[in-house]
Amino acid sequence: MTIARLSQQEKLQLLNAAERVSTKAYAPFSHFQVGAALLTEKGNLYAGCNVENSSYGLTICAERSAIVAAVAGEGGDKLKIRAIAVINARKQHCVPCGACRQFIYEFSPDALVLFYSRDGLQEKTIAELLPYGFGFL
Ligand SMILES: O=c1ccn([C@H]2C[C@H](O)[C@@H](CO)O2)c(=O)[nH]1
Ligand SMILES: [Zn+2]
Repeated sequence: MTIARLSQQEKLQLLNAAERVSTKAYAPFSHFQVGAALLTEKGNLYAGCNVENSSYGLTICAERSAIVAAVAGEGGDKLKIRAIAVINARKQHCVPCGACRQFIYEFSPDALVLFYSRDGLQEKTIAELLPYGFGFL
């Protein structure tokens, strides 16, 4: 199913929520604080930030934090992500990593992803960011 386009107001709401939550990130190692906020088909907003660890590889990105919160809120089987915004606290270039792209793809192959690249605000579908994403479903 094709997901309806987001209104300008919904985009701003997501970007603002992502920016707010980025200030809560636990990033003492990289000092790169990231926030993500997503909107579900049910109309709920969930947010998450990156959480680093002394054992560096355990770090979880903001995008996956937000998705984990959404699964806890709505149940994984029913979760559909309309859009997810990702932002660094200083609005620096910040593009979802491969792991997060696959994580988003799991819950909505046509989700819209908003993020700031070096060229400014970008809007791409997850299918554009992750062609041939893996899935059983
Ligand atoms: O899209 C991104 C890119 C990076 N990070 C985090 C992971 C790590 O804590 C820090 C530096 O890579 O930023 C995210 O949360 N999301
Ligand atoms: Zn990531």
